[in-house]
Amino acid sequence: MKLILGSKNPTKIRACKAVFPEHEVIGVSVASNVSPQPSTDEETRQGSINRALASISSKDADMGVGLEGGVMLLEGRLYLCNWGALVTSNGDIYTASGARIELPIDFVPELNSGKELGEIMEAYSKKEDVRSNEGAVGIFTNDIVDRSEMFTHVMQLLRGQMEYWSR
Ligand SMILES: O=P(O)(O)OP(=O)(O)OP(=O)(O)OC[C@H]1O[C@@H](n2cnc3c(O)ncnc32)[C@H](O)[C@@H]1O
Ligand SMILES: [Mg+2]
Repeated sequence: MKLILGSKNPTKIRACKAVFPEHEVIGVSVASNVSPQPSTDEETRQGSINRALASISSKDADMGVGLEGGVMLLEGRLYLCNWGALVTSNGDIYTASGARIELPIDFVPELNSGKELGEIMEAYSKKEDVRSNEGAVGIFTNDIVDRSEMFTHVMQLLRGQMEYWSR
């Protein structure tokens, strides 16, 4: 079985391979058709669905997966949010959200000025390419949960739902 993931980000590819070890996993660049930095739960979820649909139609595949990171405000606090979507070749769509953790509120003006979280995280942590490594979740959990592990959980939720509903 062939699974196309709508990203070349290594944290997302690793998560897909960990949860579908028996399948061929191929990462391709697709458009999310939402902003580069989604800023609500709704937009982040939609980005994951758009990526999953674009992935499955980009190649002859059995499954398409989209994983999307975003930010959102809740009660005056800023959170990192994460969503995933899996589509099957018969058109079924499964969705799941991942962990949300709090980000520094000082990030809001920078995000509002159009910066992406990936760029803000590099300046904040003085590390390069945080988005392809531990991620914001890794930095702000003291490396207890990294971005790949967080997306692995989302992938488990997606696979589990697909298996349950196609029994
Ligand atoms: O190549 P893609 O798949 O697009 O991977 P990405 O790292 O850009 O990830 P997303 O598009 O899903 O995330 C949207 C934006 O939020 C940033 N982002 C999301 N989660 C992050 C995290 O845990 N650490 C650092 N940046 C993060 C990311 O770099 C983007 O600027
Ligand atoms: Mg991106």
